[in-house]
Amino acid sequence: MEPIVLDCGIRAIKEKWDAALALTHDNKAEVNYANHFSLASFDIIGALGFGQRFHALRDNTSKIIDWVQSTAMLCGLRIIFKDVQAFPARLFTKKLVKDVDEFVAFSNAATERRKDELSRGLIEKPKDILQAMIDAEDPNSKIKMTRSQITAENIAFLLAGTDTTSLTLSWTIHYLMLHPQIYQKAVDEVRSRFPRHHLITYAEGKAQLPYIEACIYESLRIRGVTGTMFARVVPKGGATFQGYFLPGGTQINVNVAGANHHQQTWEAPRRFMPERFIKNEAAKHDVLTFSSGVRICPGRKLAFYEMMTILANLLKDYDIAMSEDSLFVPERLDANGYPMVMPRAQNLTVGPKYPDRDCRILISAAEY
Ligand code: HEM
Repeated sequence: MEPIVLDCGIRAIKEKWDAALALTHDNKAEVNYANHFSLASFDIIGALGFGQRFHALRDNTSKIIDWVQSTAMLCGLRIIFKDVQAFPARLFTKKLVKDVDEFVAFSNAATERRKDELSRGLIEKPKDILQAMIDAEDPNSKIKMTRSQITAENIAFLLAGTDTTSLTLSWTIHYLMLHPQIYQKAVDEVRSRFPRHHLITYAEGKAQLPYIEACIYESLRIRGVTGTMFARVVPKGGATFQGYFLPGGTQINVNVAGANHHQQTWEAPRRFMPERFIKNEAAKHDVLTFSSGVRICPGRKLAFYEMMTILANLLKDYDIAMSEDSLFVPERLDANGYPMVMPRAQNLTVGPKYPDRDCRILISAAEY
């Protein structure tokens, strides 16, 4: 799957940034990284799940983004209204329902087309999520996934795997800009290990860039993008948890941000300090942002493929600085004495509240 991740991710972002630089005379251009990471994440998951390119980053928009947004809104409205197609709910949901119907039809058609092309020998078997689901088989019953199940999973991947990954990358860039020494250390690491025109793959990054990986872990910890509590139900018979007995059926909620900032686990939890993850595998397991146990995020490895290849290559190939009018700079400190962080919007995921204002950076092609 990595070729698709590289093509729709780092290669496409570099194309966009190089095009922005080509329009300037002083090797300096302003870009909005949050916007670009978001569009690229839709292109990646869309390509892996449907076997087609959506070019959201190239075109600054795509039908697939509207579909995903409508689906998320409709899911939310279903909590309020029992029947979203009955009056009065349908006044709000008509367009959303239409979008979701289109989305489902599109996904069903993508599965049918893939099966047809394979059966007629028109294509080699692709290595992507769509193919993995078509081939998947229950080991006991040998039952395969139905077309509707594949569509449902594909929609779940787009809902769960786009914002989460792109927002983590955005927070990482923001924290690096607020901590120039950490930014410089990450840049020095990648530039000392890879030449200018080399495209770093995930395996190369994982093996040779421990500091950049640590920056991603620290970003996942300090500003975990999973905004909700993880809801769980205590099994029948109850359970004793840290000395407290909880009866079966009790709903409990795991506070992710609380765990990621717990003072007994983390030294100076409010401080952005990637060093805490260097030569410390145990600390990586203490970050709860991907959850834990049987419901742990199944897309976490894919997310790291995206985040590592995008971050490592961008830090290698571009010098990055905050926009000159940025409100959040290393010298502006919060009450704890740490650089003040841009405000966040707390929805299903946690992202910048004002990305158009706060996620602009100046880039220039690196020379080294
Ligand atoms: C930085 C990126 C990501 C973060 C922080 C993240 C976080 C999470 C978390 C916390 C959960 C579990 C929620 C719970 O325990 O109730 C979850 C579930 C899930 N994630 Fe991710 N995720 C990320 C990327 C991805 C990607 C790239 C994909 C796939 C394309 C993906 C697909 C899923 C799916 C399908 C589930 C539901 C699994 C289930 O029903 O048990 N995620 N994710």
